[in-house]
Amino acid sequence: MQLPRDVLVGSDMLGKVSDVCSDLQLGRNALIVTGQKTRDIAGIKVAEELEETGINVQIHVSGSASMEEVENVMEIAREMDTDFLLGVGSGKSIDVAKLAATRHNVPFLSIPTAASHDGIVSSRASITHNGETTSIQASAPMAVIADTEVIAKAPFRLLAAGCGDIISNCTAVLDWQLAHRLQNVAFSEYAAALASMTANILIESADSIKPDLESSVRIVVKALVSSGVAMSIAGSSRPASGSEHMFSHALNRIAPNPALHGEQCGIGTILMMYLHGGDWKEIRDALRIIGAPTTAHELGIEDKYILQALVESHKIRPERYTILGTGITPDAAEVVARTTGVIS
Ligand SMILES: NC(=O)c1ccc[n+]([C@@H]2O[C@H](COP(=O)([O-])OP(=O)(O)OC[C@H]3O[C@@H](n4cnc5c(N)ncnc54)[C@H](O)[C@@H]3O)[C@@H](O)[C@H]2O)c1
Ligand SMILES: O=P(O)(O)OC[C@@H](O)CO
Ligand SMILES: [Zn+2]
Repeated sequence: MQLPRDVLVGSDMLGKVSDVCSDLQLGRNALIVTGQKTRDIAGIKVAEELEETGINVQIHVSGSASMEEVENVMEIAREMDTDFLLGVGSGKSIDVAKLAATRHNVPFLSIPTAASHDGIVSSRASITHNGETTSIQASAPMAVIADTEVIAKAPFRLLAAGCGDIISNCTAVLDWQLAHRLQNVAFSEYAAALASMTANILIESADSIKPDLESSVRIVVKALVSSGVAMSIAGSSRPASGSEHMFSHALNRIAPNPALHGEQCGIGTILMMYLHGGDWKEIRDALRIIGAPTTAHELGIEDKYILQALVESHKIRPERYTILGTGITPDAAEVVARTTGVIS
């Protein structure tokens, strides 16, 4: 099991980055991977923090979370003899830094500027490779530094998406248990219990998740940490990724303008909880209270793509057995999507 050594959550945590780096004795050459917008939000501040302590810093602005981008960052790391990498920004920047650091065999720090998914802590990296966007094994961050002030200022849509990614653990664990019973798939009670408990705590706290509130950010970030730890305990994304994620990955392939990962996973959880015969209304109501999308319209995706993604989801990870089994028929998909109100 690989877990982060330090996890800092609170106000002005960006000011602690250099303390964490010297405490962990990470070395003198640092490479920051960040986004266009997040460079100005936090990337430059982190660079200045590190330079004040004599560390040589280079900033790389990455666009896509592709394998080419990872190889590009690895080339820069080789050229500047990087001792450690920092992912400063959203999911794509953190995943590129995470996989590049893993393959360059140096430590990596995760510094999220939004609490939009559980990749901020996990030992998984979702890198697009040959059209696939399912996660691959990487190293867990040596440290996670979540500045709740910065994250609270991010568009609330991102925090709501993070809630969707956490609530998706509900159906991910049900799928994992089903696969264990039917196919004797390796199963960790502890990872499953942690992932389920995390989702249930968030569902119960739904009405405390409000815009611009650091207390809301703390609730979501701690839940994302728990989800990431559950994946590290399991050694896979199983505790946090089941049929609802396959639905989201299918939408990424099919929809002209996919929504945020956590938004798609939240709606996938409503649909798959219905298929499990569970309390899908509880899922829908929690997402609605939080302000996350619960319909195709709110997702900004046409009904036809929702239905097509439902019918194709089981093909996304054929080796990962879920409630979708060998696939749902188009007419059954219509029943699920209409009954749950995801399509009108
Ligand atoms: N590794 C994992 O375990 C894991 C888990 C879930 C998702 N993912 C991956 O993460 C990616 C999704 O990440 P995401 O949902 O953050 O989307 P994203 O990376 O596309 O970022 C969304 C947007 O948020 C903006 N943003 C970030 N912080 C901001 C801030 N403070 N203020 C204003 N704007 C800000 C970014 O500039 C970006 O335009 C996908 O590639 C997904 O596959 C990985
Ligand atoms: O393995 P996947 O399906 O990419 O899932 C990883 C992460 O999104 C779980 O929240
Ligand atoms: Zn996810």
